[in-house]
Amino acid sequence: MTPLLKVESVEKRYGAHIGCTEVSFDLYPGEVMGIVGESGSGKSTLLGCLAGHLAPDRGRVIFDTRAEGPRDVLAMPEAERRMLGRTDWAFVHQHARDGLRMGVSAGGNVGERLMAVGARHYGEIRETALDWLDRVEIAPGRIDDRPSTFSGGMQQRLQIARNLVTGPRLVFMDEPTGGLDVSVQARLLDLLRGLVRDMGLSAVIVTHDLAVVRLLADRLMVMKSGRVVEQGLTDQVLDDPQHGYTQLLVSSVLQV
Ligand SMILES: Nc1ncnc2c1ncn2[C@@H]1O[C@H](COP(=O)(O)OP(=O)(O)OP(=O)(O)O)[C@@H](O)[C@H]1O
Repeated sequence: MTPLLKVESVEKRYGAHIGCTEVSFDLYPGEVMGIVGESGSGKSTLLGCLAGHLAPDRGRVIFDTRAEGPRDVLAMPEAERRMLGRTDWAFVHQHARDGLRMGVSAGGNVGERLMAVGARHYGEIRETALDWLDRVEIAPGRIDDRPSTFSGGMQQRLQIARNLVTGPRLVFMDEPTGGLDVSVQARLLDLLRGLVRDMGLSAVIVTHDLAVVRLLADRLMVMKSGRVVEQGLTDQVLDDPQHGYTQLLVSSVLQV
C-alpha cells in the first residue's frame, strides 16, 4: 500500500537553533499519528513543515494526491499547495478563532469551504451546513449566529465541521483540545474519535496530553529537543516506554 504521507528526514532550523531534525515516518490511509513532547520539543514546528505552513531546511514531504499520485508537497507551486489545503487537507488549530472567520455566521463558516471547492447551489450548501452542525452537536437554530457568540467548545466543534465538510483525506490537528475545560475536552475527544472512525480519516495530531493520543492515535512519536526519541504503536509506547524521556512523560501523567 502507498503511504498517504511520507515524511523523509525533515529538518527546520531557526538560525542556529534546531526546531526539529531527522524526522521520518510513513502515514497510511486511515491511520492516526500522535506527536507528543514537552513544550519546545518541536511538535508545532514539525506540524507546520508537514502542512506546508513552514518551509523545512531539509527533507521531503510526499503526499499521495488523488489526481497524480505521490507528489513532493514542498516542491509544489504555492497555488497547488493551497488547493490541497482546501480539498484533501484540513488543519484544526488549537484556538478556534485561528481556524474560523469570526465575523461570518456558523453556516457561512461551513458553507464557504464548500463554495471554495465549487459548490454553488445555496439550498444544498445550507442543507450540508445544517447536517454538519448536527454532526458536531450544534443546534440548527444557531446556524445564522456568529461564532463569537459560541462557547469555546462550540467554537472548536464548528472549526471541526468547517474542516471536515469537504471530506479531506488528511487532517492536521494542533492541540485540538488545548485550552478547554476538562469536561468539554472529554466530549470533544469523543466526538473527534467518532468522526475519525466514521470517515476513515488519516490524521497527524500534536498534543502534550497523553490522554488525547491514547484515545485517538494508532501510532505515537515522542519528541524531545527537536528529535524523535521513540515511536511505535500508541499502547505499546505508553504501556512499555523504552526511552527514559518517554518514561518520564508517562510517569508524570500518572502522578497527576
Ligand atoms: N519562530 C521561531 N523563531 C525561533 N525559534 C523558534 C520559533 N518557533 C519555535 N522556535 C523554537 O524551536 C523549538 C521548537 O518549538 P515548537 O514551538 O515547535 O515546540 P512545541 O513542542 O510545539 O512547543 P509548544 O507545545 O510550547 O507549542 C523551541 O526551542 C522554540 O523555542
